[in-house]
Amino acid sequence: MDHASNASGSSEEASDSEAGSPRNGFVQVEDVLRTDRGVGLVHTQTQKDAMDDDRPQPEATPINLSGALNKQALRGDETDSSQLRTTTDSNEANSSNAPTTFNAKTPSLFNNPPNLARIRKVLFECNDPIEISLEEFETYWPFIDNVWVKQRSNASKEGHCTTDYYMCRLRRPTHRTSETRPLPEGKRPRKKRVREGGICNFQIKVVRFEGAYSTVTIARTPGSCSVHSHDLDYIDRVKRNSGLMEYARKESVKGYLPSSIYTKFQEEPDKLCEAGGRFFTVTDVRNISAKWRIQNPEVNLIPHEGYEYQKGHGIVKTQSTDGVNEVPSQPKPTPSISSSSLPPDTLSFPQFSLDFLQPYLPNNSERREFPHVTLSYASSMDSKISLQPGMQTVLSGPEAKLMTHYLRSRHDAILVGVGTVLADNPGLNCRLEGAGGFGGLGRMWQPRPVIIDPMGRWPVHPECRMLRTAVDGKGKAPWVVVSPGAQINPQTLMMLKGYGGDFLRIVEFNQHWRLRWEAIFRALASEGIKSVMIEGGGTVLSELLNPEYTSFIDSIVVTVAPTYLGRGGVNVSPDSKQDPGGAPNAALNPREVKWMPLGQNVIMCGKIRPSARPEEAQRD
Ligand SMILES: NC(=O)C1=CN([C@@H]2O[C@H](COP(=O)(O)OP(=O)(O)OC[C@H]3O[C@@H](n4cnc5c(N)ncnc54)[C@H](OP(=O)(O)O)[C@@H]3O)[C@@H](O)[C@H]2O)C=CC1
Ligand SMILES: Nc1nc(O)c(N)c(N[C@@H]2O[C@H](COP(=O)(O)O)[C@@H](O)[C@H]2O)n1
Repeated sequence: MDHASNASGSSEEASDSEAGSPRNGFVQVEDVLRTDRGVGLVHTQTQKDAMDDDRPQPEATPINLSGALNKQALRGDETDSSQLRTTTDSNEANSSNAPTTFNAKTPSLFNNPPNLARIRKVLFECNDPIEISLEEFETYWPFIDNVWVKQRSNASKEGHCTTDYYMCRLRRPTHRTSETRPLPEGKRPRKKRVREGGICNFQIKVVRFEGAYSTVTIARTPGSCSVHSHDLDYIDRVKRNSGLMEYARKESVKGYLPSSIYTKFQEEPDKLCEAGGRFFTVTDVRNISAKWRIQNPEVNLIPHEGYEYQKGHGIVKTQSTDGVNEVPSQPKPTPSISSSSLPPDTLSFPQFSLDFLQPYLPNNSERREFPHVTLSYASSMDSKISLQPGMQTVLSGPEAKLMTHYLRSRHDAILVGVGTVLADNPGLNCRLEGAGGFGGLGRMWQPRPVIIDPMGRWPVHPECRMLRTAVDGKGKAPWVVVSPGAQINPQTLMMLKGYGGDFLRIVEFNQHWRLRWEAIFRALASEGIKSVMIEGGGTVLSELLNPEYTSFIDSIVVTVAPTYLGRGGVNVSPDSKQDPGGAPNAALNPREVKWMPLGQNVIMCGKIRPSARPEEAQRD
């Protein structure tokens, strides 16, 4: 699929028709076999497996809201209309005998999906693997398809997983066929090279997985360079995207003059730029319009209602268009992903400062062997996190809950033990307004739930919260960490994969036959996870606070509630410790501690990891 070659009428079109050909003379993306790092996804062909076929570069991480979850970043658009032109096109206007005295409001030509400028940038840069719903992909891809030329396509045997490989348009030379002089019989026209190839070696693959929740994952391929050698404007100048051209086509088939269409585009410069149309020309509209006119030669093209051709000025607006006599035949555009109808469980973005958290949060620019790990849970005054095992207990007030969701937005994964999942049936997504599924793009910016379930005790069921959340596009399906002994029924496996989740097998144990956290963290890192927020429960947290593991824990953020839950509650408490003389000693003292009141709670932040591990200190 190369949307651009379908809709575009720009000069690049002829050369783009070969975009889908696997034999286009360029180096194909090599499949790289995964290295076995003590972890294996249980194998069936899914989107995730397809992504694994050529394991992304070590720094690859699924995109989340890290560093971006504020309203400006999620909703703001970066557009610049300074280079927009106006048009006069007397030839076309002269050919018109259109009525010019309507007094009507003509609706916008644009139907840009939310955050288009930002999403175009994300899909251009592909800094990290991007996971979005199929619907989101189909909404946004047409607005960025001008960047890409398809190289080849693979489909799984079952047909529910397709991988398309694309290269940056500037990697391929462009030719134009010379049609100016008559050619001797039997001679084919010579192609003139209009652009050298190899300007940019950026390559991506787009993996579509059709399941209970159909997803598309976009990631750089191993042979790709890490950044384009040019900016997005450069491509927008070279080639129009098909989303933009579709706007023009829709107007053209209504019989409007290209210059009138173009004039109307120019009246909304922000939307035009947002859609990638900074370099849009009246010729682009004419090319699109010409195709329709060939099939409809009898139609006299007209200007839009309220516009007319004026000699020396081109198409100009003649009537106020402030809502009088609205034309019923042209329905108001509705964005395909609406941010106005927020789900009822949406949490408003915290209106209070959370700056105090910053030193304890992951720093995504840091290159690390293991993910940044934050322990974050709510505790009573007597260090209990629930009234009794298997019982969910609310300890966070409304403000602390918002903070927890903010923390979720800043991590790639949320990890809990199976005890917590069985007790709480949690969603483990970020429900702040502006997050994916809550007014923002779907799962792309949601953290990945991870469940430690060595024996596979969690009954995977379509009605459980995490899978419902995934189906609703409000979170990701979980990865379940199992031990080699776990019996995973093939139907369960397929069901979880169908929701976009997976099983990860860990084969390393400590001396107590517990899964080694080092292996778990390494497995997550190898799956692209750069930061993990560990929420519980008691067993998981207590174990991780033991000396064996503290070197893997970066920060702790504890919400303290003004209550005592009593002795029967679930404890968070590491093993006791003695000093070298055998006297009892504190088990662990967090460093750089900060206390911050938040509503009825107090938030305690601290750092755990004593100092950078030597091998990491070198790398950082
Ligand atoms: N207030 C808060 O912030 C929170 C409270 N909670 C509460 O905590 C309670 C649950 O805590 P808890 O019962 O301790 O359960 P956990 O969620 O800690 O899960 C414990 C189980 O996870 C598996 N597991 C964990 N670590 C390992 C490892 N290293 N190797 C192998 N298996 C491992 C084991 O499964 P197996 O038994 O199959 O071997 C273990 O029994 C619930 O009541 C919940 O509401 C939970 C989260 C946050
Ligand atoms: N921060 C915090 N405060 C509390 O009072 C809690 N009970 C918890 N529990 C954790 O949150 C999970 C529920 O998540 P969803 O709201 O369902 O997404 C629960 O499983 C615990 O991990 N946390």
